[in-house]
Amino acid sequence: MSPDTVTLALSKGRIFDETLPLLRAAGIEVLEDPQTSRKLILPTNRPDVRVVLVRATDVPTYVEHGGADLGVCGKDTLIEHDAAWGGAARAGLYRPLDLGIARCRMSVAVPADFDYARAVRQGARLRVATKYVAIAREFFASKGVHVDLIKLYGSMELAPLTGLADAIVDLVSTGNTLKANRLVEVERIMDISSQLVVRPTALKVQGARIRPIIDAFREAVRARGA
Ligand SMILES: Nc1ncnc2c1ncn2[C@@H]1O[C@H](COP(=O)(O)OP(=O)(O)OP(=O)(O)O)[C@@H](O)[C@H]1O
Ligand SMILES: O=P(O)(O)OC[C@H]1O[C@H](OP(=O)(O)OP(=O)(O)O)[C@H](O)[C@@H]1O
Repeated sequence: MSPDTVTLALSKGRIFDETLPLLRAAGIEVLEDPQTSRKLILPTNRPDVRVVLVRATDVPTYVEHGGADLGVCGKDTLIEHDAAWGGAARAGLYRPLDLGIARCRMSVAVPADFDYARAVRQGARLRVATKYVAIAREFFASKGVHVDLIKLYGSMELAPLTGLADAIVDLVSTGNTLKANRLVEVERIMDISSQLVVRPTALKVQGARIRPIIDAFREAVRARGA
């Protein structure tokens, strides 16, 4: 990465869309639309700032290892990233700001006709399908519920409908996906929103470029909340 360019890692979709207003508040306009362009490096109106498009789960890795200087990713992704590397928050990722975007919650859901409370009361061993194994493991361990975790990479809602699992741990926002698949939310594990992540060494080397962006994001988040 050129020391003269700040690289921001975003994922396509809601994170890109919801970060755009914050970038605008920092005076940064992305000059290409990822919906129509196949480019993975997008220029901005600032010659010293560019955006790279990566998978949501890859944002922490890009920032930590220098493929990008800063990025935006969900708290869910960050917790799972930390867990994959031993548990504690990684020193390679500074997390200066909760952006309050891509808001949702991490929940346990089961088929409408599954008596979850009874299964838990009776000490049954639950089969739980999820992409978020660290969050699920920690949650059920804290409740003393025995689980067999089944790692999936998407379409978690399908697992209980096909007999693969008794329950899922997944993100819920409107609840429409659960409803469409006749699942009900039985536990709310945590609220989720997206965070700004920055590589500490990038902040050291490029502080004069990166700090004003963080400050503008902070001000935009504050103004939106006011
Ligand atoms: N329905 C939702 N409403 C609001 N925010 C959500 C919702 N689903 C996911 N999010 C948040 O947005 C982030 C990005 O979600 P997105 O669907 O773009 O990627 P993903 O499919 O989870 O990741 P990957 O492509 O790497 O598997 C999630 O990590 C989460 O924090
Ligand atoms: O409560 P709702 O508003 O219905 O949102 C919940 C859905 O959103 C997420 O999927 P997403 O839309 O990101 O699709 P994905 O499977 O491609 O990740 C999540 O995995 C749920 O399936």
